[in-house]
Amino acid sequence: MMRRVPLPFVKYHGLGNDFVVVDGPLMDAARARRICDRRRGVGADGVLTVLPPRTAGATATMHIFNSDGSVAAMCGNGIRCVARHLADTRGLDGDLVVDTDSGPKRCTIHRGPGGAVEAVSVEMGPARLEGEQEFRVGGEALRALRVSMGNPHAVLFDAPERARALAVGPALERLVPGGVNVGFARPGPSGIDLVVWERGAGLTDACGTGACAAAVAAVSRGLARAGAPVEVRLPGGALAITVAPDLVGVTMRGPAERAFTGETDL
Ligand SMILES: N[C@H](CCC[C@H](N)C(=O)O)C(=O)O
Repeated sequence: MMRRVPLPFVKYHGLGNDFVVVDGPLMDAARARRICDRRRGVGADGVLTVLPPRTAGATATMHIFNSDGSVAAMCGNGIRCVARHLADTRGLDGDLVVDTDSGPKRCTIHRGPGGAVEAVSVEMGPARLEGEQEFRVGGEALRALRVSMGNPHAVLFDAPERARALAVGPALERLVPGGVNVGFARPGPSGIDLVVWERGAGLTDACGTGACAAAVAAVSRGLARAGAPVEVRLPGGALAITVAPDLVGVTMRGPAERAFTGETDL
């Protein structure tokens, strides 16, 4: 087999939802699968490629491969990692726009007193509330709220537990043409507990678009307040999600951590 040119990458994660970030277009579904393999590869929930901007005023474009090689139009934890990558590698600060397959997203870099990146905020809208949908999984009737964050989500007000997500998520993911991310959310007075079975990646430690979808669903049912940050608690940690009263504008704030740099022959 022809030896490939070593490909430099940076490994980031958002609350444990981890990504291999590559500058440039040298990626395809099969290579992404090889890189994401947690035994034979680098190991990740996805690969994010950073490409030239598409719209005026944008800094770059983010393209998303899930660990199964499928392509997604949006990734919340991923875009925070790409914004962090752009800040680190191009010395950027404050606001920057990242183009995605679901449109341009404005990101804000938040630094601590020592100058280190502490968090990234992202204007994640427009959210699209698409109504209720009933699914039958293993003889059980499940009611979900369909929410698009540029990528498809089915939000169930159900037990936010790993075992429940494993029992229901894989089958429900496949009941929607093109697949769907499945959130198991429990809204409460102090915030929302959430576990997400992700399309093309499985059970992850966190899902940024899933947190936004769950917050939109909860606000639409009067189970969370619009106009103020809602704490969405995932297995990997918490995100602050603010849903506008119009249920379209959504702001997400959370960490983006750099783990290591490397190069791969995969
Ligand atoms: N699995 C998702 C893409 C990654 C989303 C997730 N990692 C996030 O942080 O939003 C999909 O196929 O739509």
